[in-house]
Amino acid sequence: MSLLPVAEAQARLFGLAEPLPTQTLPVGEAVGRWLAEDLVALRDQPWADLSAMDGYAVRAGEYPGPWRVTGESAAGAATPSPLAAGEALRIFTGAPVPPGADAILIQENATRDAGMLTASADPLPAGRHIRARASDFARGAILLERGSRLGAAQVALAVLGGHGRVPVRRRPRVALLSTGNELVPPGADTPPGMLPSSNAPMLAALLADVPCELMDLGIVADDLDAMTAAFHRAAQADIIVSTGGASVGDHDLVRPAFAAAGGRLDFWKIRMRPGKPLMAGTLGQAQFLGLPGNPVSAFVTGILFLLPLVRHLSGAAHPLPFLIDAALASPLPATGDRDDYLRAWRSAEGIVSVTSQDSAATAAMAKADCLIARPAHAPPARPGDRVTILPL
Ligand SMILES: Nc1nc2c(c(=O)[nH]1)N[C@H]1C(S)=C(S)[C@@H](COP(=O)(O)OP(=O)(O)OC[C@H]3O[C@@H](n4cnc5c(N)ncnc54)[C@H](O)[C@@H]3O)O[C@H]1N2
Ligand code: MOO
Repeated sequence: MSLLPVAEAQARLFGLAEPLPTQTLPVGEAVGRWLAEDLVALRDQPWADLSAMDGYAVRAGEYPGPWRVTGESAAGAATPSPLAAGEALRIFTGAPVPPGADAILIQENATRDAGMLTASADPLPAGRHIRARASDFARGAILLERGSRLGAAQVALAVLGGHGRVPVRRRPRVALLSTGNELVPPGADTPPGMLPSSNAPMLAALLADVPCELMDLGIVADDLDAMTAAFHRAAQADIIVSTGGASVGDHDLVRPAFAAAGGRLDFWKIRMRPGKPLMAGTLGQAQFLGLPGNPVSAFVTGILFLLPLVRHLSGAAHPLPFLIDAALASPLPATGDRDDYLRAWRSAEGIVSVTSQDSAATAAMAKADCLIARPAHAPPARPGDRVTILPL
């Protein structure tokens, strides 16, 4: 079986299932999700010409006064009656400007003597300190496009646009399955031959950034029946993720167990380092990702395949990791016949790759805050050369 290029594998993975069904949630419960439809403004913002400052609404052409103060406009009130020549209206931040007024004289620049007002200091151009009706957005405008993510700023916009509830995709249910006879749960004793299982907690930590429902199915022995049964239990999830047992050794039983449970494999083996043995397929309604067991390989494939899959099922317009261009601060060797995803960190001088790129080197991995993505058959790179990085 020849090795599949990363981009092709990601596209095939997304092709295996459509985004999950839509649900409508209170805005506050939809934080971190992706919109299932365009969000259209239900109101003008601001709803009228509003004062941006505390002071007086006047006609700028009458500067520097004197004006006769005829009343007041405060936030929460409807539009006041029109301002006649020579008149001023006391006004506060967020209050509607009366028709006829075209500037706000801030109170620091005003001299008030009983009912009369004059201006001091700077000239007053028309429009000063007035936020025009619908200058932020107009009713009917598309505020947020389908597939965009709801963060804090988008929540503010949706609410000001008049929305209390928003359409998003149902959260994916993700089942995690750690395979290996050598594994014990985190914190448990490790007699000779045994190893704490770090992949599921690591993947759960990656997934903490995207809304999903986690089902940790625990550690499964390298035994065909036990693994097959675990796949049956996992089949109710939207995404099944296994780690380990993905390669070609005698104890690598994930593929046969997946098949025995009724799974259909779509691809296996990717042209990437680390992560070559990654596989994907479907089991009933669930999508399956079989990640390699090496902790670094599981981490890198989690970032390049699992998170994008969760985002795809969640309706994200851009499910793939965000890549940027950066300058290298340390040299890199030529790449081999797979694309390299090197663990690296961002120094003031540029990108520095961590000392060990072994797929079991977790101490080095934990120093990284980005991955350098390099294509197969790339020549050695020198400090100052540009590379593509994926911030972590
Ligand atoms: N003859 C070949 N051997 C290997 C190949 C190959 O192409 N031909 N590929 C290598 C590559 S690349 C990788 S990556 C590994 C992946 O193998 P598996 O997915 O089958 O993983 P395991 O053998 O089960 O485990 C590898 C390693 O990782 C440790 N591990 C597993 N699960 C966990 C966990 N949950 N937490 C922490 N550590 C875990 C496990 O103990 C092993 O040390 O295969 C190469 N071999
Ligand atoms: O692909 Mo493996 O992850 O190179 O060590």
